[in-house]
Amino acid sequence: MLVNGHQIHSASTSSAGRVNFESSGYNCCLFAYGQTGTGKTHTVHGDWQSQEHRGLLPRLAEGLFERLGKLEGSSSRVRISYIEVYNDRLRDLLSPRSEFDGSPRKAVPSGPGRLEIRTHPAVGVYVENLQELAVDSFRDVARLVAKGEKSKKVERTTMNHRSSRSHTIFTFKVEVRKSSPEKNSMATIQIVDLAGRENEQTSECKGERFQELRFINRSLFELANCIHALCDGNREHVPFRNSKLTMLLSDSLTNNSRTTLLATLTPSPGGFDENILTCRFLESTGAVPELTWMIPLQERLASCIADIHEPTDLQFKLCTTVFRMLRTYDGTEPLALWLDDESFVSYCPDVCDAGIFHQLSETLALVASSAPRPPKDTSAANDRSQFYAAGTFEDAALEAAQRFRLNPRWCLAGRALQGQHVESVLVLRDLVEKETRRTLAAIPQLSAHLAEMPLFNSVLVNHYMDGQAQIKWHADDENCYGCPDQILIGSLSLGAPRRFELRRKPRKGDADRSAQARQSILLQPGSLLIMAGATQARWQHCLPPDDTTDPRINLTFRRICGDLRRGELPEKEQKKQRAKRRSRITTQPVVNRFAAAEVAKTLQAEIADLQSGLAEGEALSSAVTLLRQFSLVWAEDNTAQDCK
Ligand SMILES: Nc1ncnc2c1ncn2[C@@H]1O[C@H](COP(=O)(O)OP(=O)(O)OP(=O)(O)O)[C@@H](O)[C@H]1O
Ligand SMILES: O=C(O)CCC(=O)C(=O)O
Ligand SMILES: [Fe+2]
Repeated sequence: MLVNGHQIHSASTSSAGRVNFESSGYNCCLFAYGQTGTGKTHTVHGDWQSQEHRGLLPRLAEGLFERLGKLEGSSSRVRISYIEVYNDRLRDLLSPRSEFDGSPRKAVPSGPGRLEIRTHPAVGVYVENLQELAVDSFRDVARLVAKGEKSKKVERTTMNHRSSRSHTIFTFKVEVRKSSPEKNSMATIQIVDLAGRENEQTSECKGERFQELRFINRSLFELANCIHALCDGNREHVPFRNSKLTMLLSDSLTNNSRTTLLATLTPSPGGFDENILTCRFLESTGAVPELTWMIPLQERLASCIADIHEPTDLQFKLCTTVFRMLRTYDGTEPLALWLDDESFVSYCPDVCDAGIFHQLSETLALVASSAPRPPKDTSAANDRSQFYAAGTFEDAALEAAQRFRLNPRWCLAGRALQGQHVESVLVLRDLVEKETRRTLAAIPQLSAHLAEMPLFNSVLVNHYMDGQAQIKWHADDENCYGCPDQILIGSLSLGAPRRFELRRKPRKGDADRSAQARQSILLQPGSLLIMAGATQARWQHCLPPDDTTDPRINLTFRRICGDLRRGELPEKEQKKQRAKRRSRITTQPVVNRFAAAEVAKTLQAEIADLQSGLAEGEALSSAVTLLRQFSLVWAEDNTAQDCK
C-alpha cells in the first residue's frame, strides 16, 4: 500500500519496476485503486515534466529504457498501447480519430477500427484494432501519453476537479532479441489507473456523472468478484466475462503475472469509511494475511496503542482499524481489539505455566476412562472430548461462590470433573479471573461485570487429540449466560498452538465472505483469550482443523446466570434484552495496558508532530502516519524478498 505522495518509493517497489526481461512471458501489472480524489492519477502520472514530481509511469518508462540500454549482445523493441474503458466501452487513447466502441446497450455493427476484445490460444487476451506504437525513448512515451491524456474522459466533480471517469490501461510490450531466436524474450507491463469508487448514497454526482459513477462502481465490483474467486482458488469459475475491464485484465490476473496493488487513502475525516472499504479490498485480494510484514507492524502498532495514555476516540478508532486490516496475529504479542463498537476481545500470552498441560492431560485421561460415557459423546467421531467441572453441594471444602454451575447441555456431551479434579481447574479459574479483572478494569463500558463474584462460575474443557479435532463456527450465546450483549468468556489454551478464527455473524446482504471482517489469532499454550461485550451476540468463532499431530486442551470459563436454554427466555426478559440492545453504548477509547518499546514513542511523536501542523478537523491524518509505517514495512519486506 502506498500513501499519497510517495512518488519516490512507488516505481522502485512495485513489481512492474522490477520486471525481468530475461525470463520470457513474464507479465507485470499494477493497479491503482482507491476512492475518487485520493491521488491515483497523481501517483501514476504525476508531473511528466518534472524530475522530482514524476509519477510511477514516467519513472517506469525512464527506468525501462535505461535498463534496455545496458543489455549487452541483444537488441530490444518496445511498443506501447493506451486504452480507456468508459461506461463499459473501449477507446484507443493513442489513435487520433478514436471513438468509443459503441453504446453498451445498443450493439454497433462491427467495422474497421472498432475495438474488440478477443482471445487467442497463443497470445491470450488482446484487443483487435488497438494501436501498438513503437517507442525508442522516454521522450517518445511522454509525447504519446500527453496526447492520450488530452482525450481521456475527465470531468469536474465535487470530490475532484479533474476526476477520471474511466479506467485506463497503459501497456508496455518489451521484446528482447538475442543472438539465437530461442533465447528471445517478451515481457508485458500494464499500469492500470482505475477510476475512483464513490459512495452512490452520499455522492453529489447527478445526471451523466451519476451514470458514470454507477458504471465505475459496477466494474470495480466485478473486479473485486474476480479477485475473490481467484483468491478462493476457484480459478475455473472466475467471472471475467462480466465486464470489459475484467476481460482486459484477465491475463494479468492469472497467467504468469505479478500483480502489485497500489491503494490510495484519503486523510479527510469524512473518508474514514471509504478508507476501510479500500483496505477491505486489499484484504480480499488475499495478499494481506499471508505476508510476513504483518508481524513487525503488528508489534509496532500494539506498542503504539500501548503508549498513548489518553488516546482520543479518533486515534483509538484508527488503531483498531489498522488492527482489523491486519487480521491475523501470531499470538506472541498481547492484543486488545474492538471487533466493532461493542464487541471486544483481548489476548494475553503467558498467563499460566504451559507445563500444566501434562498434569491436566493425565487428569482428563483418568476421568475419560473412569467416568460414565455421556449419552451424546462424540469424542470417538471427532477426536475431541469434553469435560465440565461440577462442584457439588457435598464438596464442603468449596465456598458456595466457588461451586461450578452447569450448562445442562454439557451433561449430555461431556464428562463431569468432580472432587479433587475440580480443584486443579479452580486454580486455573483464579488465574483467569485475576487476569480478566485487570484487563477489563481499563475499559469503562466493560468493567460493570467486575462487581460479579466470581466472574466465572462454570467451565467447559475441550480436549483436542490432534489437528483434525476442530470446533465449527458458533457463538457461545445460549440464554443461560444472560444477555448476549454482555457475555464474558475467558478461554485458556494449553498444548499445541491452534488458530482461532472470528467472523462477524453472517447477515443478509453480505456480498461475500470479506464482508464478515474475519480475524484470526494463533492461540499459544499458556495464553488467555477474553471475549467480552457483544462478541457473542454479533460474532462467531471456530477452531479450524490443521495438520498438527499434537493434542491441545482449552478451558472456557463462563458465567452461568440461569438454567434457560436457547429459545426459553420469558417474554418479559426478551423485551428487556431488546431494549438494552437498542440503547447503544458509545465507544470509549481503550488504553491498551500492554506496554512495549520505543517504536511507540516514535509513532507517538510522529502523530503529535503531524497533529500540531494540522488544522482542526484534520486529525485523521494520523491515519496516514500509521499507514505510512504500514507501507514502509511492506515495501522493505517486498524489496528484501526480491533480493533473495
Ligand atoms: N501527493 C499529492 N500531492 C499533491 N497533490 C496531490 C497529491 N495527490 C493528489 N493530489 C491532487 O489531488 C487531486 C486529486 O488527485 P487525483 O486526480 O490523482 O485523484 P484520483 O484518485 O485519480 O481521483 P479520480 O478517481 O476521481 O480520478 C488532484 O488535483 C491531484 O493533483
Ligand atoms: O478451543 C477453543 O479455543 C475454543 C473452544 C470454544 O469455542 C468453545 O468451547 O465454545
Ligand atoms: Fe465457543
